[in-house]
Amino acid sequence: MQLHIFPGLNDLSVAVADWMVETIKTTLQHKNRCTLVLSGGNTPKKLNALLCSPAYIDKIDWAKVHIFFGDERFVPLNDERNNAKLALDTLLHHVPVLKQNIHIMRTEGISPEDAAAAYETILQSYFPSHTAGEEKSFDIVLLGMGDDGHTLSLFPGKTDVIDETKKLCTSLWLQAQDMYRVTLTHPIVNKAANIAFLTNGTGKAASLQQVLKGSYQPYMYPSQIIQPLNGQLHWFVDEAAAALL
Ligand SMILES: O=C1O[C@H](COP(=O)(O)O)[C@@H](O)[C@H](O)[C@H]1O
Repeated sequence: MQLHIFPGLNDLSVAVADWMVETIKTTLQHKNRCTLVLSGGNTPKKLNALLCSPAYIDKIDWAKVHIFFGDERFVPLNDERNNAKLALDTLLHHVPVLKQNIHIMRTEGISPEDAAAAYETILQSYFPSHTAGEEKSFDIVLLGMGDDGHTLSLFPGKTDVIDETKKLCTSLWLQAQDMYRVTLTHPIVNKAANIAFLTNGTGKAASLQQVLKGSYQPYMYPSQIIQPLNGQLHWFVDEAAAALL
């Protein structure tokens, strides 16, 4: 695991943008596509703005990048809480990514269970060797961590979802937010080649301390379950989040 600490979200976002440029370039040197998982929440907004800015837009061969989502809030695509809406509005509508290569988790005209199953079908078509070897999972997974230590939609206490190993994607009801969620499960994420957490702000300091320095308690701090099998794990954090490390 590599921990990178920056003064604030601006520097952190620049570092992640540079890391993405290099990682995508390296990936495309040995294959003709790069699969990238985006996270939701507020943290990626600055990164997204950078990636579609004149300084960065031409540094990534977007036509070869295939976009996935780590999790989705089960609200319509035009709802401000929808993770795909954020990514479309702040990044994907502004870079030359191919429309057919953007794979959002459906939230309309379908049940949460069926949306998760439909996403799993897409994943199986990308990674048919998931159980047989070769390309098993994504090239890059970007993750956030909530103040409570959740990542993806793996929330503290949601033991069935945290433990899920048979499905690549599943759904859950989150009483605290009065909504369903759809989420990748830990096995496919942990088979990724590169995983990067983006974490900032004092509100995350206590959980970050437990996740990185505490004993292994994934039911309390689900971010701990993200441990790549063979890939690289990076934590990009700001000084406020790192204050208790
Ligand atoms: O609800 C969610 O929260 C996490 C963390 O979001 P942040 O606003 O603290 O950055 C996010 O990674 C996840 O995708 C999202 O669904």
